[in-house]
Amino acid sequence: MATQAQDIVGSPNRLARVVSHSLSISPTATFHSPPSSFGGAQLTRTITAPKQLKPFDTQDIKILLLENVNQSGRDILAAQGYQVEALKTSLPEDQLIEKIRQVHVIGIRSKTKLSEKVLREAKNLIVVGCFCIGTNQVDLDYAARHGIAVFNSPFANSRSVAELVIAEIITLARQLGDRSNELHRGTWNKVSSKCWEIRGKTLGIIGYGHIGSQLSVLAEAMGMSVIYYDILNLMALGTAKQMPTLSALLNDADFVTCHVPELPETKNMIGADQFEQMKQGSYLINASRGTVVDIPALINASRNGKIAGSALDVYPSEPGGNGDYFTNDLNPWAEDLRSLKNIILTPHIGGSTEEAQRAIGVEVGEALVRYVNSGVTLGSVNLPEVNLRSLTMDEPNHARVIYVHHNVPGVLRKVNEILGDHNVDKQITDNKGDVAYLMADISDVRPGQIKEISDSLEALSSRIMTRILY
Ligand SMILES: NC(=O)c1ccc[n+]([C@@H]2O[C@H](COP(=O)([O-])OP(=O)(O)OC[C@H]3O[C@@H](n4cnc5c(N)ncnc54)[C@H](O)[C@@H]3O)[C@@H](O)[C@H]2O)c1
Ligand SMILES: O=C(O)CC[C@@H](O)C(=O)O
Repeated sequence: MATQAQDIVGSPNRLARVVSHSLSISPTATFHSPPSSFGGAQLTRTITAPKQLKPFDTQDIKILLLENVNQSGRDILAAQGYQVEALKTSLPEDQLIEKIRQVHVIGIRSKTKLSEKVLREAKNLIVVGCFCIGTNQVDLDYAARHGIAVFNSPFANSRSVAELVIAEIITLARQLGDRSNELHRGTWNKVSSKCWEIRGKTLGIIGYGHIGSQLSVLAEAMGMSVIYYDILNLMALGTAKQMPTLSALLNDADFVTCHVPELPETKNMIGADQFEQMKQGSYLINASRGTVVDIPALINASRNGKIAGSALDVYPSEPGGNGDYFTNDLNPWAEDLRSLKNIILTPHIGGSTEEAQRAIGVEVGEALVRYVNSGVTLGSVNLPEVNLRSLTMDEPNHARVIYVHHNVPGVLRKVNEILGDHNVDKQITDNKGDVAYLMADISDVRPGQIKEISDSLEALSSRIMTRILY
């Protein structure tokens, strides 16, 4: 990071100031002016324009976006003057490593694995944007320990997933997939045997978070009874009922649907033992992560009639891009799975709607801009959440010092010794586990002094990453 400070000092253009619009945290949040009766003339005060800080020349920020990130996100990043390269697919590991070496920011969705091996090569990377809910594809701990912030969009696609699951419940209950496929092949097969209404049936939701709870409301509106299981004690919506154990849920549900994150504890959470405990002729849906259901066990339970139908949107191994094949080369049981009756197989599209992707693009795009330009970590999933009000155009010779460091005693004293020759206008620090994040705005800084400050901070043994914005 010392080279960044040299860069800052090196070019007179880097002093350019741009007035930015204020950034909202939620893509859907709207700002309403208070009515004119609020305060009126007595409350008139001068509002100074916020100053947008830049770490480098704007064109120096290099961003790689993979997996067809929505145009809304690309536009927000390109509007900052960053260099944005957007690819439609994920990349094989060797190509990813090659590319990630050059970029300051990477935007991904669920497919790109940012493992320790990949991140170790990412010497310039300061931030990762997951344009999705899940962050299991990133080694969050390694990223935090190297000062790389990670952001996601925690609920912008939750509704889309819940709606997909509702569609699947009816599709499975009526065997619509099979009837449609038969007629596509020219066969008329008008049956009612083992086709059901969903009214009065019991939906068992495993994981009652953003998606599970949204689904609960929709399912009740369609006349289903809802039970759920979660490791947390969560308030039931409507007349839903929390079950004390997973077994209790499996014993009672006609439809079981999984909405838990990928964790060691959720790996193969639904396997042979759990299928055993499910009702005869019940249904299983998984739109969470591919590791949650033991698929060979599902194939057995479907073949022996225990499970009357299933819908899968996620798989332990997923193809890299559209047009790729879903065969035994990818998952050894793929062809057995494809041959089952009354099974809906979708290519990880739970969150793939125009609404969700646009909102995610805006939310993650803005979080990345905020982090790159101002160092604000609000919404980060792996660093402490730290916010400091924007510098304004009335504060022309101020600089913002960001120091990510090991959370050990004595660091603040050393940092303040280094900043001691300047007026520290405001300072904030917080930690998450072993990593601490400090932001300080200092005044009366000449460009030449920025390098000195940066070098001194970089020399401290506690240092993880130093950035100075001005
Ligand atoms: N198919 C898709 O396109 C798609 C889209 C969005 C999210 N997802 C996946 O769905 C998952 C759930 O999303 P969400 O937004 O509802 O997450 P969330 O964090 O809001 O809710 C997850 C819930 O699972 C519970 N949980 C965690 N471990 C558990 C366990 N062992 N047993 C029971 N409950 C447990 C948590 O307490 C929490 O209430 C995400 O992690 C993501 O992997 C998939
Ligand atoms: O869009 C994606 O690739 C991931 C969708 C979903 O699994 C998520 O985690 O939000």
